[in-house]
Amino acid sequence: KEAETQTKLANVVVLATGGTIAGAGASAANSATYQAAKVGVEQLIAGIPELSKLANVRGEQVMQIASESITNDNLLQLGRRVAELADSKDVDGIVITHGTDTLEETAYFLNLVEKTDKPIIVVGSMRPGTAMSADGMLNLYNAVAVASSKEARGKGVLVTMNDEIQSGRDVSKTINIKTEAFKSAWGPMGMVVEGKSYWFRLPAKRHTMDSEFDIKNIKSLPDVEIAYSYGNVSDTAYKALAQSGAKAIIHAGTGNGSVSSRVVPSLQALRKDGVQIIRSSHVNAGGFVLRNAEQPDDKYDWVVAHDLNPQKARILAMVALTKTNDSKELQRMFWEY
Ligand SMILES: NC(=O)C[C@H](N)C(=O)O
Repeated sequence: KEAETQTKLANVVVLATGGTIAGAGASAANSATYQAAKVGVEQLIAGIPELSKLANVRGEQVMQIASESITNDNLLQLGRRVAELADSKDVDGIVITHGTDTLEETAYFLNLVEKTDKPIIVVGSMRPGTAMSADGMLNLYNAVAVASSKEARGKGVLVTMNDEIQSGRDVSKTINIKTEAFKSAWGPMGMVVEGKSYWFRLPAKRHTMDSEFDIKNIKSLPDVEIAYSYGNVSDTAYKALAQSGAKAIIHAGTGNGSVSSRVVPSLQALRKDGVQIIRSSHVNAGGFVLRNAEQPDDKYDWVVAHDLNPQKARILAMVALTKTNDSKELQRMFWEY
């Protein structure tokens, strides 16, 4: 009988990359002072015996780092392993434990390049497992629950934090000291409560199976950098980034991606030199940058990131540039993904 239920359960692989969900502090009172990426995947899984009722779970330690230190090579390594597992007949779902600082970037990257409809869930925690009211256990339990459910198929890469199911495309870390940290300007896709998923909406943007990008065809990612805008900003950072070899610069603009009159001439010149200029916004609750609003993008041959925040715009720009350096094509991709 037990063997029967074992075979009926979904097979879920937990790929561990580090982060606070694998963090440890000196005392239970340390919710903010601790070291990330200390606890191994086997210990994380063993800490939640209830997982065995949800799925046949096995773990793999892909890396052990705090997510602020993730590199493009790390992204490619993780993306390739996810693709291998997704191709495997005996894998039904994949969970990635990840630091929260760049979790939204990795989730969006995988959403663009993984050609599978199997659930891929990226999850982290805001407090280390050693802290009082640690959130990692429940977040991971929820991730495995969603990864093992048939309803999660074909919905793109998902993020389970604070009982919510968020689209990996839309979600962003909005505060660094609360467990209610991950938000999307367009709302969560669903809730996961006591191991059961409740769905409310579907993503409208292209992803995974419907994406034109495939991790199997991406050998390396080009250099795309971000320059932050503010009052009294100069063009120093933009010029330095271009000089160091950036193929595209994400303008992390004020308001609707507005550009200071002190910076406009340099960005025009950089575009003439072949650097792609992509206007995004760093407003907190989610930007909404439209073409030719505030700046004549058609005239300058610039691209707008629309609702993608600067760090997500960097991910799409890198992936897009592996296919094209045509600004019109880039703009199409920024509307479609
Ligand atoms: N809460 C966290 O996971 C933060 C940590 N610095 C990380 O991103 O790895």
